[in-house]
Amino acid sequence: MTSPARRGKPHSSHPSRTPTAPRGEPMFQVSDALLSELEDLHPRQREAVLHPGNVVLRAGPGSGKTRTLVARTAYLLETQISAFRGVACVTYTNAAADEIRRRVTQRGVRAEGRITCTTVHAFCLNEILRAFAALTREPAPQAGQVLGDTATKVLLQHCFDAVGIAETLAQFRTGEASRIRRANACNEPLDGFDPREVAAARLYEEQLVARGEIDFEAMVTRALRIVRDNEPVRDLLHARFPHLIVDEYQDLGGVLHELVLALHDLAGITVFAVGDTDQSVYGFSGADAKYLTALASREDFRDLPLEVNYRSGQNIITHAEAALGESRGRKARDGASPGEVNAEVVEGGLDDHARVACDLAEQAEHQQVRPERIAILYPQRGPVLDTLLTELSRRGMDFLHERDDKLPAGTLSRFIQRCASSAVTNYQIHAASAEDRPSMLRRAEAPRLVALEHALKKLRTEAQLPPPASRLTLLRTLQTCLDPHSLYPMSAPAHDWLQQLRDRLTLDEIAEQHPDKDNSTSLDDFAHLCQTKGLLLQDLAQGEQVLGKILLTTYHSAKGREFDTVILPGLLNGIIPRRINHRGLWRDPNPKELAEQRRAFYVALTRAESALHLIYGPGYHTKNGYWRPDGPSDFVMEMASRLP
Ligand SMILES: Nc1ncnc2c1ncn2[C@@H]1O[C@H](COP(=O)(O)OP(=O)(O)OP(=O)(O)O)[C@@H](O)[C@H]1O
Repeated sequence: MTSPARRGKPHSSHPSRTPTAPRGEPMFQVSDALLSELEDLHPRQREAVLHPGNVVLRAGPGSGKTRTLVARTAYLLETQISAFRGVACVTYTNAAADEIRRRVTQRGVRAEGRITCTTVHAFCLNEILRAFAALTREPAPQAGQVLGDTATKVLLQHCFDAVGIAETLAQFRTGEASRIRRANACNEPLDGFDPREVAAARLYEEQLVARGEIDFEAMVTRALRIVRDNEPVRDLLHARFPHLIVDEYQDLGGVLHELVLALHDLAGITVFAVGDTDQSVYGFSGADAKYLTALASREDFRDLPLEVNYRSGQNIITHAEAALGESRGRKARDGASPGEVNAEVVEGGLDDHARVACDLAEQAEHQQVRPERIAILYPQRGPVLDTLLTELSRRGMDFLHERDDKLPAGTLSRFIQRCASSAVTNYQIHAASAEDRPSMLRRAEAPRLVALEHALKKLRTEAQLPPPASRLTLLRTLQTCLDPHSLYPMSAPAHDWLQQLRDRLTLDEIAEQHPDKDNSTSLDDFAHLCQTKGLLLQDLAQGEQVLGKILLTTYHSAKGREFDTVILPGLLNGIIPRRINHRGLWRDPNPKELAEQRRAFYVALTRAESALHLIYGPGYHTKNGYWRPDGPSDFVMEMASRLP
């Protein structure tokens, strides 16, 4: 372990916290950018960044976990590990992985090829299975063997049919099948599951092996087996990634937790885990915050809580904790304005909710809040979203609706979305007035050209395509496609733009040869979707910030993000908490599901910096026109009753 030496401006705030370099070891230099970032951090955050061993950073919303994680990654790359080794940083979503990679490179760190910032599944597939399966007894995934969503459901249905429960529909049971397979991989008891579904899940695993295929669950279980059973693989992993960073640890399921433990306990990799048990909202897919607590309670991990909320005003924090039903006693930063929380009671149905939500968004814009800093959040698709879409369009408001999972999955699809974001932003900056341009350039968060070039190179390598003629070929072609002078403003039809991208970057070649099935079908799926749904270029820029647009998205997708103003319409019983569809029948949520929905509501509340608007009333009309007079959400009423 080496210590940072100072370059540039003098620095006095934390030398005593800096580990001293053992005699004879080289001293790495800390850049000015990193030094000033370290100075800006709270002492507890700095301690987490500089701690030489394992760290668990458990902290509430807005407490600077992501900022600390980014600083830690930059610090490790700059000062602690040689240029030939790297840091693996795993997150739960592609958007989060992109965001961390972007922020690390923004710090001026030369991270190219040294930071592997991906989702947990991509890490298992690319860094463990593809890299090492050939050295072990596990089958190495080949081209076209990674099952997409549809293929997974078809195979599961086949297994249901084979074990005699043909009436069970796979499309409603993939979550349960995953839970069974995870419990099985962790040697947990299976008594709580339907034995016929357990048999089907076992058959499913056998079928995957027999067909030489792999799906998302199997990526993790097979990666875990490889790490546990193969010492040379562990040595190689440690040589490449002496440090592993895991974001949103509360969203990990048991198998992933076991994998982290194996990488630490058996391979000797140092772990930095970040999370918040109160923001655990993926229990339905097997995630459990208990794994974060378990990691924090280990003696070889430093458990560092962060107390200050840098995002929200105190008023918003107090309301959010009242909604959660747990007093965490978190405090806003000194000098932060308290923030406003407004209850908007409407008498009519969801049309009125949508009207009020749009009025509030327009008011915020009049008060000089930038549109991209305003979010209208809804719990899930359904009547709330439908009425919002109608009202926003009727008024001709500029908004970006993140269409959840409608765009195809896979890394190629993700790459296209990032290119779309870059094209949209470039166009906006180009089209802005000379006065607005500098501020837009500062605010723009779209991926940079070189990051896109890196992603494209990676896709080509994975597809085993020859390298381009010259180093600059890809860059130049990308530049032409995303040129700010192009005729493709964000309201242009996505289909034409996609066709241009496909041709110029020869994406079809990648799609054909790429080992992931999702990638091999994503281009055609994409083109089909663009045409049938009449998507615009801006619709492809999902998960990315689009300047000048109010964001319309779900509570789940808003996780990890922050906005000046957050508007929550549809806070009505039946919508939030919502009833659950179980095997085609509707029922009330059980206590566990209710708690998870409450946490999702808490996540939504905690996205706001300055203003939070809660819209509720006596009831709403269902799709069939039936009036449900179920009253305001119990979550809102409970919150109100707990407030002083
Ligand atoms: N030491 C600090 N001083 C001032 N601002 C900070 C500090 N640390 C973080 N922030 C700011 O606080 C905001 C929230 O930080 P960040 O996104 O890292 O929090 P988080 O803990 O990851 O939040 P969440 O769990 O809600 O996603 C950001 O705008 C960040 O820049």
